[in-house]
Amino acid sequence: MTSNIGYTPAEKGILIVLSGPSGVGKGTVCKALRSKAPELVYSVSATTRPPREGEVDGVNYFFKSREQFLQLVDQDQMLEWAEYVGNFYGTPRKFVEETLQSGKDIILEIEVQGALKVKQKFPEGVFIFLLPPSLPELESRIVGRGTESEESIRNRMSVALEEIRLMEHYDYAIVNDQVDLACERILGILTAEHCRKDRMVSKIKHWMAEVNH
Ligand SMILES: Nc1nc2c(ncn2[C@@H]2O[C@H](COP(=O)(O)OP(=O)(O)O)[C@@H](O)[C@H]2O)c(=O)[nH]1
Ligand SMILES: Nc1ncnc2c1ncn2[C@@H]1O[C@H](COP(=O)(O)OP(=O)(O)O)[C@@H](O)[C@H]1O
Repeated sequence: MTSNIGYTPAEKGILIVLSGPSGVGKGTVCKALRSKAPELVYSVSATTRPPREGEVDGVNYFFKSREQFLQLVDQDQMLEWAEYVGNFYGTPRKFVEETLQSGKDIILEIEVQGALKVKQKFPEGVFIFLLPPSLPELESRIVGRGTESEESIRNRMSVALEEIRLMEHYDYAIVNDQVDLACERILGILTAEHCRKDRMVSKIKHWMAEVNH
C-alpha cells in the first residue's frame, strides 16, 4: 500500500501523539493536516467538558457525563485518560488499536500526562510537542479564541508552563508560528519516521524468508 505522502508504510501504522499547551493551535493544525494528509486517521477523545459552540458529539469529542466516563475507564475501554483543568479526557482504546493494526497512521491530540501514559504502552510512537512563538502570543491566542472564562484562561496559562517543562519526554518540538509551516514540519517528521530502518525490519525478514525458500 503506497500512501500519497510518498512513503510505503511498514506493516503496522505509526502512532503519533501531538501535545502542547491550550491555545497553541493543536486543533487548528490538526484541521489543516486533515486536508493536507487525508490518509492520516484522527482519534476522537471522550471528555466530560461541556461542548463549545459549534462542537459536534462524535466529531470533536464524545461528550460524556462523569459517570459515563468513569464507567468506560472501569471497562478498560480507555487507552489512557487524564484530568485537565477539572475535566476528564480519554482516548478510546479499540479505535486506536484497530487503526494501527490496519496499517494506517493515527494522530492523538492529547495533553502531557496522557501522552506519557501512551509512551509507556507504545514506546515506538512518535511524540511531537507544539510550542507557541512566545508566552504572550499563547495567552493572546487563548483570549482571541473567545471560548474561555477569565478563570479558565488563568488555569490554562499556569498548566501551560508545567506542560512545557515536560517537553523533554517528547521526540520533536515544533513552533506553531504559521499553521502551514507547522503542518509541513509534522509531515516531514512522519516521512522520516517511516524511513527508520527498525520499522522495515519485519518487511526485510519477509524478503529473506522468500529468497531462502
Ligand atoms: N490525556 C488526554 N488529553 C486529551 C484528550 N483529548 C484532548 N485532550 C487534551 O485536553 C486538553 C484540553 O482540551 P480542550 O478542552 O479541547 O481545550 P483546548 O486545548 O483549550 O482547546 C488539551 O491539551 C487536549 O490536547 C485525551 O483523550 N486524553
Ligand atoms: N499559527 C497560528 N498563528 C496565529 N493564530 C493561530 C495559529 N494557530 C492557531 N491560532 C489561533 O489560536 C487560537 C487557539 O487555537 P486552537 O487550535 O483552538 O488551540 P488548541 O487546540 O491548542 O487549544 C485559535 O483562535 C486559532 O485560530
